[in-house]
Amino acid sequence: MEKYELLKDIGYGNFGVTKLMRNKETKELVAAKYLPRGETIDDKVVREIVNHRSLRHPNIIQFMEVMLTPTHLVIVMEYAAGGELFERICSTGRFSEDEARYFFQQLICGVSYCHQLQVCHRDLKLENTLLDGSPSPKLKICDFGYSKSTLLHSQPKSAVGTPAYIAPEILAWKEYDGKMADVWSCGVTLYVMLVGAYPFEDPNDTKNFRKTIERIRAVRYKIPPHVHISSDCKHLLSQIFVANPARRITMQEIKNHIWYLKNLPRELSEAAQANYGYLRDNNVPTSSTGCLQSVIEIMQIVKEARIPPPVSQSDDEINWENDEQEEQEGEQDTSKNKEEQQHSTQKGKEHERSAHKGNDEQESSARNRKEEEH
Ligand SMILES: Nc1ncnc2c1ncn2[C@@H]1O[C@H](COP(=O)(O)OP(=O)(O)OP(=O)(O)O)[C@@H](O)[C@H]1O
Repeated sequence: MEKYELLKDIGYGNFGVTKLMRNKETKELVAAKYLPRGETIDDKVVREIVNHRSLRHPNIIQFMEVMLTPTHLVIVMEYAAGGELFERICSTGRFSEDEARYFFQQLICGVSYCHQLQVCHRDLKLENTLLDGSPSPKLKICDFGYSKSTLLHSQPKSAVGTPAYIAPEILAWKEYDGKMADVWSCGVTLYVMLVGAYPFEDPNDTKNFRKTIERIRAVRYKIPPHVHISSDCKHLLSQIFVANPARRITMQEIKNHIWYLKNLPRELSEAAQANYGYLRDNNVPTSSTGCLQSVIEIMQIVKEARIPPPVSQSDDEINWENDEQEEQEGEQDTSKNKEEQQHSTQKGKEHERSAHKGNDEQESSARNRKEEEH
């Protein structure tokens, strides 16, 4: 990791920490996800890396490389300075229809591109859609931990994802079409942007998962009377929230829907997006793809990362080449358990902070839901 200098911790996931780092030579900022070596590096991580590596699109966080430290496997990727779309909703309560459409169009382009490359994401939600730091923010899909490639993997049948976003067919515990489940999750994302609450949650009983599941199965949702949504938008939602995936609107049909097409930026038009729909050769590392490592190289690094580090080594031994930061690291990353504790406290603090940002009842419903997931 000598190539990068540490700037700060961005946040904690279930298994590790993501750090903001800077390429010493190019000065480019990157996000580096640190996963402890050993048993954490399971097939899910391999899938995340291989699928993410195969994608290159403006609405997807760019995978860059994987590296090994004495204690961690590090996934280096594009840094999204604008944070999670979720936080933006928490601070504003909900979006106007135009603003929601602006983000939804980008979400659909990113997801549609993944589907063209036969990758379904399976955990689409506002927390997995980041924003770059520009004044007209670009949406960037991240976290391919649950992704599946229909070229490389079997048809999905496990119930993965986040309850509020999960499609009814996933609850049936049978094989399902991951792409159509992604369409449903895009619909939930759109609803949350517009309403500031989850469509299938009882606003008076947000923590009751059983009720949420029942409502998903029955496709029971409504638009609260105080939220004005155009009939075109309601129509699109009604086409997405269809229990039978065979009857649900497809990604292509969404892209032809009148509500989606309104104010569609030129770069998101079908013609412009056609440039992205090609499969990358897994074994050709090329700078034009954003990733300099071939899948073979990556697999070798991952294989090594599966071997636990010698007991004597700790994160303190990572050479950050910055004494002050090294001290912070020593304090912060001495064990996975400690990391997990910090994860929960940090998330708690983050949400405490965001709780002060808005007082919309719907917003608090969305926020509570996220706390529940963690
Ligand atoms: N490329 C990135 N740019 C900016 N922030 C990022 C980037 N990737 C992740 N983050 C942020 O870093 C934090 C940790 O992310 P990470 O993906 O490890 O965890 P998570 O998505 O919360 O949980 P999980 O372990 O289930 O994936 C989150 O707050 C996330 O928004």
